Amino acid sequence: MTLLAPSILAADFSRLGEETRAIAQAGADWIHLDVMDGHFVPNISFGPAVVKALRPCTDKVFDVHLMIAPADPYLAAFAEAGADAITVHVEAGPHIHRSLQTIRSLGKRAGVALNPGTPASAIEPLLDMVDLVLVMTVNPGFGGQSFIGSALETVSRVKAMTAGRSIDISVDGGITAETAGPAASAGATILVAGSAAFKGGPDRYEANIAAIREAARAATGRDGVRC
Ligand SMILES: O=C(CO)[C@@H](O)[C@H](O)COP(=O)(O)O
Ligand SMILES: [Fe+2]
Repeated sequence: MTLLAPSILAADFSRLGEETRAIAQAGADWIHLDVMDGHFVPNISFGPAVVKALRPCTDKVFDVHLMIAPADPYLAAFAEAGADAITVHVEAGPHIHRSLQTIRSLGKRAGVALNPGTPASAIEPLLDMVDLVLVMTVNPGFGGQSFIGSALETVSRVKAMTAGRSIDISVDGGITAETAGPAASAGATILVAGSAAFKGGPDRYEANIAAIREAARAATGRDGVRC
């Protein structure tokens, strides 16, 4: 079962509400929201006010990817804004275990993200604390970058490490109809796609999503619907 989570970082920011609604109606399973602080990553996107403003646009899972350091002072604000899952980077600070505890205490799914240069072993002590592991397949900070194939080795390692546990594995960065298959085969259960989902404008969203979903299904034999 592979879910598709379009990243609204690639949407038209002047019409973010309409875009969120359109991509949800086009078949997105989750909505991925990339939060960047200009400190942990060299780009600034948006904060909890935007998440809150978008919340009424859809009832899809809001998958909030925090590329901020420190994250802890803002976790409650994102939970209150309507996040369903909150992912923090293992590289973002010395107290990742505390961040995950806080996310769970807020009643949200707790995610931990790994940059392409971080080994899978970095999250091994955290497995009891996470519902989601996000493996970056680009260096975080920008949409539209090329997929880093070597990160699939990390996906495979995380898959082995999480066997028998109810933990999703998300891949994020450079996911297209070409890279979705290898990512799903390596063990991804959630495919985050920005540029490839939003390319061509609203008339193309359904076809874009269908193409990525079909590539994952062809590679794994699983459809994109999870009960
Ligand atoms: O977290 C990030 C980037 O830091 C991603 O979620 C990107 O927004 C995905 O965009 P594409 O690589 O699919 O264009
Ligand atoms: Fe992301």
